[in-house]
Amino acid sequence: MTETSHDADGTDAVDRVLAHAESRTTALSFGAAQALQDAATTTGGDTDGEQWDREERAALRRVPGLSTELEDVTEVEYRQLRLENVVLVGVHPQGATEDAENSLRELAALAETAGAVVLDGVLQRRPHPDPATYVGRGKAEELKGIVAAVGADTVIADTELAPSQRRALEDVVKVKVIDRTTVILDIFSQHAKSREGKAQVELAQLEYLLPRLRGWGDSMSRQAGGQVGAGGAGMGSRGPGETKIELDRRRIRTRMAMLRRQIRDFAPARDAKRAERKRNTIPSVAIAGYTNAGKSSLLNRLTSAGVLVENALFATLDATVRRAEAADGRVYTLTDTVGFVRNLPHQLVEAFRSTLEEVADADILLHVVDASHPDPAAQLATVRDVIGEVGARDTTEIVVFNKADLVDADTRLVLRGLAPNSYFVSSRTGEGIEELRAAVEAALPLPAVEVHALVPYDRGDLVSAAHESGHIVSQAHEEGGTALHAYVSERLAAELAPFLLA
Ligand SMILES: Nc1nc2c(ncn2[C@@H]2O[C@H](COP(=O)(O)OP(=O)(O)OP(=O)(O)O)[C@@H](O)[C@H]2O)c(=O)[nH]1
Ligand SMILES: [Mg+2]
Repeated sequence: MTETSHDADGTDAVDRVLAHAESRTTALSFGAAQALQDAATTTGGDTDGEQWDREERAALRRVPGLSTELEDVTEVEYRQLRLENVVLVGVHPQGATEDAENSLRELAALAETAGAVVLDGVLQRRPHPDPATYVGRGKAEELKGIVAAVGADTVIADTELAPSQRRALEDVVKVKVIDRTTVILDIFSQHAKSREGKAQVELAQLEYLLPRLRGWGDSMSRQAGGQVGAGGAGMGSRGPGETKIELDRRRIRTRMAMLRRQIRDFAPARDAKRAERKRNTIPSVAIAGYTNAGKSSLLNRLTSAGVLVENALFATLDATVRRAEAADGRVYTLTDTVGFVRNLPHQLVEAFRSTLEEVADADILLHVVDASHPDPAAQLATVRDVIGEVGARDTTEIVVFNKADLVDADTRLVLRGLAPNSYFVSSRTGEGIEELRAAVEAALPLPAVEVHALVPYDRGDLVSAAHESGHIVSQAHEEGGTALHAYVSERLAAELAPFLLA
C-alpha cells in the first residue's frame, strides 16, 4: 500500500480507498449504469423498428440444473453463476479516477444485464493491483465489511483476476468472487442464439475456465516451474484432488476440440454465402460499434429488418445480414454485428473471430457510436482496436454518432472533433438517416468494369441486371436497342460482350 497519509482520527484518508463511503448507505446508490440509458430515454424503445424476438428473449430464462454437458464437472463455475446481489470493486492508479468510475459504471451495466442487482461499487486507488488479493489486504477486509453490511452474495472485480487472486480474495471476503471477464462471458452465453454463436461462447468459456479449475492452476504452475511437490502447502488442500482435476481437464479439452471442429464446420456455409455475394459483387456494409450504441436500431431504420433492440448490453450476438437497395437501384447488404466493450475478453475475440471476419470483409464499415455516452472517445478507440485486430483497419469507415436526439449542440461540437467526417443520426427520430443513407451509397464501391453497350430490346433482362447490380451512368433508348453506359460486374460484362460498342 503506498498512499499512507492519515487524517486526524487516524484512519487512512487519501487511502480511504474503498471510496464512496456515502454511497454505501442505500442499495443501488451507485447510480445508473452508464452504458445503459436511463429509464426516461428508453421509453419509446418500441419504436426503434419492429422487434420480433423481444418477447422470446424475455421468455428465455436459464433453468438451473438443466445444463447439458459437463454437469458433473464441479468446477465449471460459469454454469453455476447465479448472480444476485453484488458489490463491485476496482483498482486504479492516481489520475485515472474518472476512467475507473466509468469502467465501474459499465461493469454495473454488465452485471445488471447478466441479471444481478448492484448494491454497491467501490474503488481503490493504488499504483498496481495487489498480486495476492487484487485490492490491498487491508482493503479486502474493509470490503468484507461492506459485503456483510449490504448483504451481498457476490463480489465482482473490474478486471480479469488471476486464479490465485480470486481465491485469495474469496478467502477474505467470504463470498463468491468473480471478474469482469466472467460476467461478459455469462452475458454472451445467455444471449447466444444460433448454434454457431453458442459453440463460440462455450469455447470461450472453457478456455477461460481451463486454467482456473480449482487447484489446477497451482499444481500446473509448479509443474511448469519444475517443482512438483515442492513445499506442497495448499496443494490439494482445496477442491478436489489432482486426479479429479486431471479428469475434468481432459474432459474440457475434449469438449473444446469438439467445439472447435463444430465451429470449423460452420465455416463452409458462411464462406459459401460470402463467396456468392462476392461473385455477384454485391457490396457489403457492416455495422459495428460499442455495445448498446444502437447498431440494431440503425439497421432497422435503414432496412426495417426487425432486429431485436434492447436497452441491454450484447443484445445482438449473431450477425444479421439484410438486403438494401440504393437509390440508383443497386443492391447491397447491411450486416448487424456483435457489440464491443472495453476489455472484451480475448477468448471471445478469438471465438468470434469468424463472425468478426464478416466485418473485416465488408466494403464499408458503419462505425456506430453512442453520442450520449459519457466517454465516446474510449468507445471509438475500443472498437477501432478490435477492428484492427481482425484485420479490417483499411476498410472504409463511416463514423455515425447515433442517439443525436439526446445531445445538445455543444456536445456535437466535441464529438465532431473526435471524428471530423462523421454523421449525426437518431435511429429513434429518424434525424440524419437520409443523409447517412446517401453517404453510404456514395461510398459503395463501383463495379469493376465500365461498359458502353447497345443492348437489343429482346435482352431487357441484361438491362435490368445492370440496374440491379451495376451503376448506370447513362441510358438512352435508340433504334437498335438500349444504349447503356454503366459500371458492371465482370460476370455481367461477359454477358454484355456481344453488344459492346467499340
Ligand atoms: N434516444 C435514443 N435511443 C436509441 C437510439 N437508437 C437506439 N436507442 C436505444 O439504445 C438501446 C440500444 O439499442 P440497440 O439497437 O439494441 O443497440 P445495439 O448497438 O444493437 O446493442 P447490442 O446489440 O446490445 O450491442 C435501445 O434501448 C434503443 O432503444 C436513438 O437514436 N435515440
Ligand atoms: Mg444489437
